[in-house]
Amino acid sequence: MIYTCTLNPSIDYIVHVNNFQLGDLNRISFEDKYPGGKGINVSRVLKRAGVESEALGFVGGFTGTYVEDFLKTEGIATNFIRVNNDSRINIKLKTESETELNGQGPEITEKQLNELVSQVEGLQDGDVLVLAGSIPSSLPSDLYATFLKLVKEKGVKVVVDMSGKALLDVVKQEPFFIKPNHHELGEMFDVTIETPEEAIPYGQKLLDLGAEYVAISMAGKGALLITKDGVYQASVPKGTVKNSVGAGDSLVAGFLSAYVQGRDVVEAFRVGVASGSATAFSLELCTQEEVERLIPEVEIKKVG
Ligand SMILES: Nc1ncnc2c1ncn2[C@@H]1O[C@H](COP(=O)(O)OP(=O)(O)OP(=O)(O)O)[C@@H](O)[C@H]1O
Ligand SMILES: O=P(O)(O)OC[C@@]1(O)O[C@H](CO)[C@@H](O)[C@@H]1O
Repeated sequence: MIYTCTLNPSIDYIVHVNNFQLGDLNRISFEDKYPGGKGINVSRVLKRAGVESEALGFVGGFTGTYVEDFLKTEGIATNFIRVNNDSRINIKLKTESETELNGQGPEITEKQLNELVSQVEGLQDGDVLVLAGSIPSSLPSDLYATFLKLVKEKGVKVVVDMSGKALLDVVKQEPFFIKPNHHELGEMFDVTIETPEEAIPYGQKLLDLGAEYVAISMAGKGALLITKDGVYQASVPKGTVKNSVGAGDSLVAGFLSAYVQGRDVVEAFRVGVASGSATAFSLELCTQEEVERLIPEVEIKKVG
């Protein structure tokens, strides 16, 4: 079974504003809301690809109930731990550009954390654990590394999508797949990365530190897959970007869906990139139909 873990789920409140004026009253031209949080997005895209998963993490209050109910309506299994305060509402403001305002989220007690630790300890050989999204400030910043240590010897494959230097400690615990974007990769090593050529040596370092597969997404500039057998560069399909929120999560879900269905890693990477682009070209997360349409447009070449 695939388990996605979202420590800080949200309602993503998407608002489109024409001629946004800071400091003025602005009227919203279009609004929508969805359950959010990176692991939750992965579960939703997996479901669309016909792959079951169970969503884990912490939810609280009316916002948490919304998230849980929405996932159930989509037929996604959940096993969330309830916390005392409301799950956060993250604002995704679409003007001429995209601006995100992500909340802090509720505090999580030691008892609630221990419940999640027990769930993680219960994973077994053949399971996949997706750890995606930021770690709330009330939790230890090395929690993902701790989870990896807990399941490493059990044959559980762990996928990690997080930003910040803490990812450096995570890779030492030998995750199966990690997906920093090029900015996040640069932050980890205190460098600026603009091109695939600049990204490759740093992706290689993550592999040397312990990750089995490293995907580096570079938004419209393509993506890289670094493996011990070589480096693969993918082009991205051309299209009009409507919403890039969740594009990275869609790449992770697309890769995973194809991989668990038996495709080799390079083909799974192609599906991942197509899924990321399909989300970027949609108002919401990608549909499977759109992913299928874009798969042939992703060109992959071996560059190292
Ligand atoms: N402008 C674009 N054109 C085509 N595809 C895109 C574009 N932006 C994003 N994508 C697709 O989405 C994937 C992930 O994008 P990106 O590198 O922005 O990830 P991310 O920063 O983790 O995303 P997010 O945090 O917004 O979910 C890319 O590899 C690509 O397939
Ligand atoms: O604050 P975090 O955990 O880093 O990111 C949360 C978030 O921005 O990530 C998802 C898109 O990737 C959204 O659904 C959600 O609002």
